[in-house]
Amino acid sequence: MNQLDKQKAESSVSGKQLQPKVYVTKCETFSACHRLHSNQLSDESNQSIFGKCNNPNGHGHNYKVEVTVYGPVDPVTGMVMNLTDLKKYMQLAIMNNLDHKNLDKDVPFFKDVVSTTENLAVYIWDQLSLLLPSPGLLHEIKIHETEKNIVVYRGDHC
Ligand SMILES: Nc1nc2c(c(=O)[nH]1)N=C([C@H](O)[C@H](O)COP(=O)(O)OP(=O)(O)OP(=O)(O)O)CN2
Ligand SMILES: [Zn+2]
Repeated sequence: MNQLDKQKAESSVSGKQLQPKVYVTKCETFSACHRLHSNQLSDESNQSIFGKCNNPNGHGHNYKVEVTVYGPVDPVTGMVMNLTDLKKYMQLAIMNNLDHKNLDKDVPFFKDVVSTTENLAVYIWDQLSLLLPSPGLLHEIKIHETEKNIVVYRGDHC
């Protein structure tokens, strides 16, 4: 008996219906400018670590964000989550807060936090977690800072 048959046998005994779990992703793009600079470092160290990205004039990106939720497919709606609802949450958590913003000056989270793409992914995760209807739904934030620079956050801590 394979794993699926075993699960089916167990569920028929317990009377519980097996529900498939699926990953659902929605993408959005936003434009923002920033400067890589740490308040905890000297100007010399900032320059040495961040190089051209520490230029006081800053620089911009067209960020692409992929938000993935994961959960059981509701047998009635056929959805893990309505993508129209996810769009609304992404508008509130991402677009309203970040699009056409200076990350370092306009977003309080980055006052003392370096506006790397890693920290941006953490910020988006935290903001979306506050809005989503169920805490375990959010699976992954993937940000394409450029075509070559991509960051993934799944809510892990150490
Ligand atoms: N770990 C991280 N490193 C860097 C980040 C970051 O968010 N996390 N960000 C930057 C800069 O913001 C910059 O925008 C990207 O730098 P870089 O990759 O050097 O940019 P280029 O477009 O010039 O790179 P190419 O891949 O050579 O085109 C830096 N580091
Ligand atoms: Zn940058």
